[in-house]
Amino acid sequence: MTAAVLSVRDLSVRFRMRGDRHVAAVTGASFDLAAGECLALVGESGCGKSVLASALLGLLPGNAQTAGSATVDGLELLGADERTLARSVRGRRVALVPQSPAAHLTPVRTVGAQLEETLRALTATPRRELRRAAVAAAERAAFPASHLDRYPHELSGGLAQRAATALALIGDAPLLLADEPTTGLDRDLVNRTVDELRRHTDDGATGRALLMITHDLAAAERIADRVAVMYAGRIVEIAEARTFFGEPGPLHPYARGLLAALPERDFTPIPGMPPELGDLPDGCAFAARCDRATGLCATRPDFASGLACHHPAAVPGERSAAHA
Ligand SMILES: Nc1ncnc2c1ncn2[C@@H]1O[C@H](COP(=O)(O)OP(=O)(O)OP(=O)(O)O)[C@@H](O)[C@H]1O
Repeated sequence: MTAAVLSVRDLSVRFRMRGDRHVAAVTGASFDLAAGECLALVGESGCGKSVLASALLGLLPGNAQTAGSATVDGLELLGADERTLARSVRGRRVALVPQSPAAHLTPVRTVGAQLEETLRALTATPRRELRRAAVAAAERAAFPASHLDRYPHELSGGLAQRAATALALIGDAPLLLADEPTTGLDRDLVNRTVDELRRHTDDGATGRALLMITHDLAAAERIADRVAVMYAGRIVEIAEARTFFGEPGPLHPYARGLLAALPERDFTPIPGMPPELGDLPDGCAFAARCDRATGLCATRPDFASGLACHHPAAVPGERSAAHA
């Protein structure tokens, strides 16, 4: 078994609000991610995906309180001071492929200048070698050297994405964190972008770990090894992508609902809305929307063997085995 690059244990993030209230944005998240592996973290808008990513980068706002543990390459991220985060984490252990590359790139500097600046900050490249290294860094993300002297506003969406990816790869961080890397892209560009992320995951002797946060299940299906489904701040299921998207499919009713809502599947939306994260029920947070809910769901299901549900969907093979 490959050692985990990212190890998250019982991670919780709460935001303190006025009037002694709080928002439980992430609760009890636990998972590991190995080198060469891609985990897609999926779930509806507002379920806590980006807050989890911000916790890993030490970018939470001042009203956030964290608990649990998140280590990358052996370094504890939660509670790390700003100096450690700047010197040892961002770009070096955890590299961010941003949601909106055009906004992430500095508008008044050329791509080449930004690559050189990042090379200076993260590597020991001598000054006279910077241009050559910038060309090589661009090449890794298939960004054309002929465009290095362009400003971000002169780039197409796809090239801006490649420029941001090239910047993210410079520090050779063992963990690539892609937060909604395909938002606003057409399907062709989505496929190219995620294929490139997958390629970077597989690169090198051991590869990198890739955590891709996305609401795009087709993108997750295309490149993920495993899928983690988040609902109302909790991970409710983690499964192999092959069985999640194929047979027998997900076991959690929410995860099944997410897939059934896809236009290319049943196109049937999950009824109702997720609960407010400031006012979560004591039991299963999905019970109010779940057609399998029973009295048991008034108590919260433990997360065990990759699933938190009192009445998971029956797996056909298991059902026939039970009846055999
Ligand atoms: N600084 C904050 N103070 C209070 N609540 C916050 C703060 N930042 C985020 N939240 C809340 O945390 C919850 C989780 O937000 P998050 O952005 O992680 O969702 P998400 O799953 O990434 O959604 P999306 O896909 O829309 O980005 C939301 O209810 C959000 O309103």
